[in-house]
Amino acid sequence: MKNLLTSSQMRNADAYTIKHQSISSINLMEKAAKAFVKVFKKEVPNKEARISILCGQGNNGGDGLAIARLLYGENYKEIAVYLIDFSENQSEDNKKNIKRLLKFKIPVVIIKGIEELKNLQADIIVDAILGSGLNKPLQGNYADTASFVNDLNAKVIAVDVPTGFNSEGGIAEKYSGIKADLTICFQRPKINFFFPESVKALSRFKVVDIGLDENFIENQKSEWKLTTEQGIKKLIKPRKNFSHKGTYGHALIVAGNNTTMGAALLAASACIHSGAGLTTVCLPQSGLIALNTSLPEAMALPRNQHLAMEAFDKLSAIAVGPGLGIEEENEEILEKLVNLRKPLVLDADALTLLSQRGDLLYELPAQSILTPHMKEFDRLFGEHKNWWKRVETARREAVERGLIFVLKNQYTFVCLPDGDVHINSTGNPAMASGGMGDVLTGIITGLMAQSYSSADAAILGAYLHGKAGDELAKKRFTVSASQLALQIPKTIKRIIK
Ligand SMILES: NC(=O)C1=CN([C@@H]2O[C@H](COP(=O)(O)OP(=O)(O)OC[C@H]3O[C@@H](n4cnc5c(N)ncnc54)[C@H](OP(=O)(O)O)[C@@H]3O)[C@@H](O)[C@H]2O)[C@@H](O)CC1
Ligand SMILES: Nc1ncnc2c1ncn2[C@@H]1O[C@H](COP(=O)(O)OP(=O)(O)O)[C@@H](O)[C@H]1O
Repeated sequence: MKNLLTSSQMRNADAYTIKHQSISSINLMEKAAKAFVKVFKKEVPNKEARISILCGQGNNGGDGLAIARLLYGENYKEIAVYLIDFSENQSEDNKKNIKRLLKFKIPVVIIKGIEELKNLQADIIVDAILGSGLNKPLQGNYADTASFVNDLNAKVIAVDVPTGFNSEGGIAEKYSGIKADLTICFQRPKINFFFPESVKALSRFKVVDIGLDENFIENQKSEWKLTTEQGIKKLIKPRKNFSHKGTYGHALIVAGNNTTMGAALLAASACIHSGAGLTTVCLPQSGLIALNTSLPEAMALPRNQHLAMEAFDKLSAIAVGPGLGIEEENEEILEKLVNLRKPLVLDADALTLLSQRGDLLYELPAQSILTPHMKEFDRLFGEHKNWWKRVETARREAVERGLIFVLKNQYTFVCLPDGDVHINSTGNPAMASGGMGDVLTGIITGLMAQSYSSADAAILGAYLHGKAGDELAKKRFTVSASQLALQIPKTIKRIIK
């Protein structure tokens, strides 16, 4: 897993690297510019493209100036540099890079006011006006420049972060900065890139290594962790010699209703395919034929009010919710499950029932995992103005109540009782179809049955779910939930190879 740092922590990482790796700040800037250019060349192979590089007066602008010189060296023919000269302050490395640039035959235009940009014509804009040094919302000339750039019919590639975009903290409802098609950012993605509101400022990002001290970065205190495949590989437990079905636990999935039986089947399939030794599905009588026909590996427990909960004590993992229905009898079952005092996996209708039963919500056994999407989460804890606030609530509730929240989205946030937020970056829009969440619940339950801790099951489950979807999406326009469940064993096998 990788630590994600705030801008000020990243500045400390810059300073630490400069001090301890005997590299000057100007050379670090050169390294950053080279790393940018390497990606840029692949993105813009056309050497005739008209490239306008807009440089501010800080270090972000310094990067832009170095990038202009390096692109010139790479034989890009139509480069123009615009010095966005709206402020009194200029960084030392910015000054040095202007001196270096002026030795080359690259047109440089000094911009004192927005009207001086009027003649700019470009296919590509490199945005190096303001980077992670942003300390207030854009106003005046800066905001006007951003809106001018956004109105151009050009592809915008931002250096490190689009001008005007906060690297962390809530994203302003009205964004006044530059909208970049691509952001090439240094060493680590910005925390805010993973929040859905970032679409106002960037379509996609690529992270390049610029040689900052990794030990220093990983030793910083940060609650934000990015799940990596290397980290996931370490979590996966191998199947043991002489093992048998009893070794891998017994999972129970309480799910399904007359019109939503598929949810139970999907969750059960995912549970079986993620490796649970035994899977029992507690579903209405009307679902038995479907279960026995489609999943002969699963066992069935017909659901009624007289369920004998004593037998549940021996189970290694229990999930409740997919397609369950919110009738009174299901509320009663949920209450009985909560009273077992064993960690549960709670999804879908179980979450809706909890939103009507605040008393039960606050009685959930510690280490239980809740897997809400945005609406389910807000039903539980009230409307949130933005995702930053939503994740803050999830984090607070996780810490206060010892619970785990898997807050689902394109990037899923896994909030743990120790206050850490693990961001999952696998998954893709081909997966945006009904039943996907049921499959995630099945995977997490299957992992818990195999005695993964709740935290590991949530982090690993979210990763495998998205990764299986990514693998399938390489050859498919859309990925269905049933296909995804079947892909899980292949994904795990490939990861541990
Ligand atoms: N350090 C290193 O070695 C490396 C750093 N790298 C690069 O440095 C970038 C960070 O550079 P940076 O810290 O100089 O800040 P930058 O974003 O250029 O801003 C400059 C100044 O702008 C001002 N300002 C802020 N907000 C404003 C606003 N809304 N409207 C108007 N003005 C505003 C503010 O000045 P102030 O207003 O405080 O006087 C601020 O100080 C980073 O993103 C990466 O590209 C890489 O080269 C790798 C090595
Ligand atoms: N565009 C996307 N990118 C990544 N993951 C996605 C995307 N769309 C959906 N998913 C994943 O699919 C799941 C959908 O869950 P949910 O909304 O509960 O579905 P359902 O209720 O139909 O089962 C989540 O885990 C989510 O992360």
